[in-house]
Amino acid sequence: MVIGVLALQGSVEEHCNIVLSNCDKTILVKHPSDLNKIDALIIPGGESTTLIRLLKIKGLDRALVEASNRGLKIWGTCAGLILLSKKILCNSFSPLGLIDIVVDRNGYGSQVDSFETEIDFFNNKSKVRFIRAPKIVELGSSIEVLSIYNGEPIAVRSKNIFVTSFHPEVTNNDTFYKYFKSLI
Ligand SMILES: NC(=O)CC[C@H](N)C(=O)O
Repeated sequence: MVIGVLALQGSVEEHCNIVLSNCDKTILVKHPSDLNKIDALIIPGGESTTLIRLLKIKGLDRALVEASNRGLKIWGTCAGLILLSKKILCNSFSPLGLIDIVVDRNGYGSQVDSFETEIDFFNNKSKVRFIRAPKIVELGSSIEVLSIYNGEPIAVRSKNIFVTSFHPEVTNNDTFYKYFKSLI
């Protein structure tokens, strides 16, 4: 299994470490042609306005939409979720629109409001961190909700796209990676 990690900005290394510790191969995805070498892609957290700018410069925005239409499994965490969404409140930029959710970019607060907590995922408790995390404020009818925190959806899926509001990789938690792999 070869898992690509989008490597333009953000918590790239931490995701690669989780892939490697599960005995899978990883490729740093920096160019459209890298998408042909992978079985699935992780888009890490970071800064979504920077990431969308870099995606456009590299032509990766269109390439990602095409790859998703071909069925590539994509997991977006935090800023990755924002990029994959259909719409962002306040329209700071147009995201890729690959999953039918509307997001509030810093809905869980700013950097100083970051927190670590345990959440439920398929009846298991998992420790995760919310860092300037996006809140999912609207869900399309095709969306499957996989985890809820304080009454709000924080992990959802539709077809080949899986998104999580939080960072699982900074607490060295591979529960979500294992779930993602089960989709491939
Ligand atoms: N930890 C994160 O990825 C934060 C994302 C941030 N809210 C943004 O808009 O980019």
